[in-house]
Amino acid sequence: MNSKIVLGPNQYGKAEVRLVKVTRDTARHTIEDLSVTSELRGDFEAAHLDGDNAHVIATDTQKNTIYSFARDGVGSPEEFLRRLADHFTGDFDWVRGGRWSAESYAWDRIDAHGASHDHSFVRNGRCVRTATLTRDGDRDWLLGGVKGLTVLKSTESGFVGYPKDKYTTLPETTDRILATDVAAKWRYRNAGADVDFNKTFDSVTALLLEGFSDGYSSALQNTLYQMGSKVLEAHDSIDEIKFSMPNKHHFLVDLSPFGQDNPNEVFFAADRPYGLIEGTVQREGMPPQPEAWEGIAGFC
Ligand SMILES: O=c1[nH]c(=O)c2[nH]c(=O)[nH]c2[nH]1
Repeated sequence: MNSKIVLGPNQYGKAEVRLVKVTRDTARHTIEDLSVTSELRGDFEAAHLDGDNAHVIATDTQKNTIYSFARDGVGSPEEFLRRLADHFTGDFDWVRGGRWSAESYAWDRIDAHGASHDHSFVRNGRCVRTATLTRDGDRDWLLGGVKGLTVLKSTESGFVGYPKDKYTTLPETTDRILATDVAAKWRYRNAGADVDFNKTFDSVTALLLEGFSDGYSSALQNTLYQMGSKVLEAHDSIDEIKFSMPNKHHFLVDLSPFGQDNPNEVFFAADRPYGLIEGTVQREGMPPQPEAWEGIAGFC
């Protein structure tokens, strides 16, 4: 074949910049703990084709920018990412966009001697908060998210009515354990909106937990939809929410060899294989925004 070879889509930056910001204006300190990734898109053809780095803002510089911006505070991951995007696309005219993302890790104050401590914290490992801002020219897409939110309900879950063929061995059940690690990302309708992102994150995770717990689950798919609906009903600023959730199977152990019954009390928690349930809950009629999700692994 004698076709011409050209450069395709590309982006580059610094990944997983670990950043801890202590705010110590008073004796009662606060901490913000993040892992930030900056990836630039734009005119980087000369770097790839000719070895000319005149447009290449060093990944080391991107890392330094993240730390320098943190000196003025983080605020919320979403707002921090917007500041970074504005800087890189504003100061360098060949940077036409990019993707800036963050994970953040919560710390709770330690309760010591009946009072919450001013400057001692315990990591809250309940989940990891995520945020992603994608920019292309004058268009922005903003995602909030959560991952690793591990939940389990010990009853009020079943799975019946599925097709049976010669390969089907799974018995129907109306009482099983339902367990998953919730990973969800939600898209704000207006990426530039003046939303209280920290408050929204707390509210969305609370609604996800409520949606998981409420009522009887006839499948994880059914629970996914219930969780997503709750979020969209409560938050007009959010247009869609995507989930990726493993069905963490718990198998009843056969205790009959030991002369014992097992009325749904003793389980083997299998780690693999696992069902993998992914889905989107969205507002009807809203235009799809594929750019928001491009290159985001694990969500359909
Ligand atoms: O909630 C479930 N959804 C499924 O699609 C499925 N498939 C399966 O074997 N068990 C389950 N459970």
